[in-house]
Amino acid sequence: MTPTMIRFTKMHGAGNDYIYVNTLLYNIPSPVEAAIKWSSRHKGIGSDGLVLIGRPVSADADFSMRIFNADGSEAMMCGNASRCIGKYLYEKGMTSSRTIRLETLSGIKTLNLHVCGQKVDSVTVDMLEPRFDVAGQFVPRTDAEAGGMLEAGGKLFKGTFVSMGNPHFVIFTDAEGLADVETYGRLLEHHEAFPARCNIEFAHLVEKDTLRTRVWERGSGITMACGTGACATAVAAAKLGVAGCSSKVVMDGGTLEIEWRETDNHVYLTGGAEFVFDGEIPLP
Ligand SMILES: N[C@H](CCC[C@H](N)C(=O)O)C(=O)O
Repeated sequence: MTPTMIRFTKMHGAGNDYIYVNTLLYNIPSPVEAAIKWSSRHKGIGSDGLVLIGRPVSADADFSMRIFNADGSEAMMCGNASRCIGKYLYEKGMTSSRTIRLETLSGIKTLNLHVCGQKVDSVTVDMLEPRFDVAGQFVPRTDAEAGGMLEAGGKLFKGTFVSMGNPHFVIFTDAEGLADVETYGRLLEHHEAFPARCNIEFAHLVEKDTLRTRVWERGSGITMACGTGACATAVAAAKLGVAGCSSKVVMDGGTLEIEWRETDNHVYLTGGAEFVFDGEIPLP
C-alpha cells in the first residue's frame, strides 16, 4: 500500500526549530509517533518537535496549535512556535488579518503580526498571565524545596518556579554557571518536585534589563531558544528585582523581547520567525 505522504514546513523562532503540519489538509493519526520519528536529527527531518496547526474548538479563536516535544510528550504552549504560526498563516494566505487568536492547551493567545511589505517581520504574542503555583506542576516536598532550593547531582540550586502554561524553573547564576545546563538540566527536568517534569533555565544579568539564558527543555533537551522559557526568565528576574518589567532575553539562537505589563498582568513576547524549507514525508 502506498504510504500517505505528508507535506510539512520546517520553521524556527530564534533557532528553536519545529516541523509544522497544516491539519486542515493532512490528518496525523499518531502525532506522538510522528513527533518522535520526524524529530530525529539522524533518522528523520530533525527538529525540537512537531507543531500541528488546526481548526479551533472555541468560536473565540481563529486557529489552534498543538505542540509535541521531540520525545513525543505534548506541551501546553510554545512561544516560538506561536510566532512561526503567525508568519505561516499570513504568508501562506490562510489569513489576511494581522491579529490572530490562537487556541492552545493553555488558553487562547493573541498574535499581533508586524508586517513589512507582504512579509511578517516579527510577531508579538500575548502569553497571558504568569502563574507561580499551578497544581501538579511544582510540588515541593520540604520547606527548602518550597523556597526554591532543589538538589540535583549533589549540587543545590536556588530557582524560581514560573508557569507560562508549561512549567519552568529559572536559576540565576553567573556567566560560567550557564554551562550547568549541560550537566544538570536533565536531572532537574526529572526532579521529584516536578510531577509533570519541567523546563529548566540557567540565566544571568548581562547588563540592565538584558538577560542571557540557556535552556534545557522538557522532552527536547538543550534547545537554541525557548519562548516560554524567555518569558519565565524575564518574569522571575522582575519578581526578584534583577531586572525591570521589560527586558531582552539573549538565548543561544537569538534574542527575544519580553514585557510583563502592569495594566493587565499579561506577558508579551516579541521576536522573529523564519521559514527553513518545505518538504514531504510518509506518515510513520
Ligand atoms: N520551545 C517552546 C516551549 C516548549 C515547551 C516544552 N518543552 C514543554 O513545556 O514541554 C517555546 O518556545 O515556548
